[in-house]
Amino acid sequence: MPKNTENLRRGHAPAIEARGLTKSYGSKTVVDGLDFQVHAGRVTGFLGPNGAGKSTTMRLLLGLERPDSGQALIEGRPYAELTAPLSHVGALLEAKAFHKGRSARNHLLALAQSQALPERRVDEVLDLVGLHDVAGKRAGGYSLGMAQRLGIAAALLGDPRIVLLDEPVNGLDPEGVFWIRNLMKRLAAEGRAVLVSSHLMNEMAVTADHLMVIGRGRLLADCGTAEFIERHTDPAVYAATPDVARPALLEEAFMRLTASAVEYSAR
Ligand SMILES: Nc1ncnc2c1ncn2[C@@H]1O[C@H](COP(=O)(O)OP(=O)(O)OP(=O)(O)O)[C@@H](O)[C@H]1O
Repeated sequence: MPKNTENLRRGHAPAIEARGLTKSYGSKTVVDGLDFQVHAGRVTGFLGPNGAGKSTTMRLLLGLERPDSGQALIEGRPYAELTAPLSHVGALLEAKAFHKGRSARNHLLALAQSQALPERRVDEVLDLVGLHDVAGKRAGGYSLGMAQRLGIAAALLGDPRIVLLDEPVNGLDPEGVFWIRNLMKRLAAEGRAVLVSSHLMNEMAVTADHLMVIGRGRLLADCGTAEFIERHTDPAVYAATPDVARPALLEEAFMRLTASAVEYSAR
């Protein structure tokens, strides 16, 4: 495809789009006809109770699972059709998803080589995540916080326009949480699309510009964070809460919306 046609296509397509996206495991439909778009230049929080289908949706977007029906599109195409996927989308799905005996540097180098990315990108992302001084050490000995940073370095290696992070702040200390929060905001301010799943409402209230909430594989809400809080909080509580304190109401709004969508099951 000529380059200008490619640019045109990219200009018109949302960063991420799900169209009627559906996935079942056995008789259980875990992603159920999802339709949504994720746009560049903002942090979109992806929320839902345990087992709501967030991780499955992310795996579908990344082509790690095949939908039963519907489409998962990255800048207008299925992941499998992207020519240089790491420049379109980078993802952190699981911390510690690396060879434990390898150093962080070698892990990133192998990844860069597999995608024909220049070696200098390895040093750039190591600097970006603050792992430069420990880059030669065995990644298997890393703390959870360091492993998360390494996972984020891998996600950013291709300088992607879209970043997907599944529970990036899980288990991190306050300094790590603060760092990831600012990184996500910076990535969005640079014009990237950031889609982040999290259970931590306080965190989402101060980080996400936009929220998508799912329950039992279905989209329950898709709107701005402030609007979500206003719409789903008890009106009397909302009115009695000063503007600056309203982000703290996100948890209540989330609980009210998802109360009937909570489900516990074992895989
Ligand atoms: N490979 C699989 N085989 C069978 N069932 C699966 C598989 N992956 C996920 N599930 C089931 O699909 C449902 C959705 O799981 P998923 O991990 O997508 O939810 P989630 O919203 O990310 O949950 P959590 O917040 O707990 O991580 C769960 O009931 C889970 O047990």
